[in-house]
Amino acid sequence: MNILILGYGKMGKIISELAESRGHTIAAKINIDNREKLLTLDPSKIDVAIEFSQPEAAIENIKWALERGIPIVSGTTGWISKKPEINRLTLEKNGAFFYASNFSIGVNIFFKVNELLAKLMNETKGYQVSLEEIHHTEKKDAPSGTAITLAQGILKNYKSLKEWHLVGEGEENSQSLAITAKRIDPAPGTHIVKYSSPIDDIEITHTAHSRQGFALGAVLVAEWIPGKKGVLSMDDFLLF
Ligand SMILES: NC(=O)C1=CN([C@@H]2O[C@H](COP(=O)(O)OP(=O)(O)OC[C@H]3O[C@@H](n4cnc5c(N)ncnc54)[C@H](O)[C@@H]3O)[C@@H](O)[C@H]2O)C=CC1
Ligand SMILES: O=C(O)C1=N[C@H](C(=O)O)C[C@H](O)C1
Repeated sequence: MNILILGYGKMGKIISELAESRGHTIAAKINIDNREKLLTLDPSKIDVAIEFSQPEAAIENIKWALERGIPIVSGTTGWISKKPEINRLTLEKNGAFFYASNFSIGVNIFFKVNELLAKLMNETKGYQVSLEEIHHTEKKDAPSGTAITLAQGILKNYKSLKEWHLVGEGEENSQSLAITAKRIDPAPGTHIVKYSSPIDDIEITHTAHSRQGFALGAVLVAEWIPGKKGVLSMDDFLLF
């Protein structure tokens, strides 16, 4: 496949190397300072675009691909309140748009375990639930996209909680799930869900040891997406 890389930073570099090692070609590696290169590309020769840029750049990149009929796989976090606009454009253009807050297969298993644990804990009294995420200091958004997905999984199943807040920013109350965001180098991404009581604690943790798992998930989705249409997610890809 011929793959366009939109955002050639820490993730874009690992994804490009991995894609080439799997026999793909890279049409171009686009960054904030060489966007004019996009004008030189023939969209009909690009099979898929993979987008890992920055919160303020994601929408522009995704629209660029959708308007040219190129399937787009995006992992950029921190822009998701604007996703309905992209969903609408995808349907209007009869395109393919895939978003995941985390492409690691391990994290997607962790998401399912988190939902199951929240269902079980919902039947039990006396526990206080909290969420913590730890990432490197270059990360722009907080809480992480993965922490937001975990929070949504908890809120769906743990009925005494109605919303989430970032510790230090949002208002604390007994119906709001507290998310703590820590920035410590070189952490590629750690997420901890904790149910605490005076008697005991139950804690589940996912620790990424590198960015390799995120990159592999994104390349596997890029290999899967040609021919697909609509607004797609890991639930369409993984089928578990
Ligand atoms: N969904 C997932 O599995 C994962 C998501 N991420 C997310 O991916 C994004 C990128 O992460 P990193 O690679 O670590 O960041 P990074 O800061 O190393 O790289 C971002 C790159 O985007 C480029 N960029 C900025 N504006 C652009 C524009 N208008 N057009 C094209 N490129 C532009 C920058 O020049 C930079 O090279 C972040 O939002 C991060 O949270 C990161 C890891 C995994
Ligand atoms: O910025 C990162 O590095 C990561 N971002 C994603 C997120 O916000 O959840 C995924 C992963 O945790 C790494």
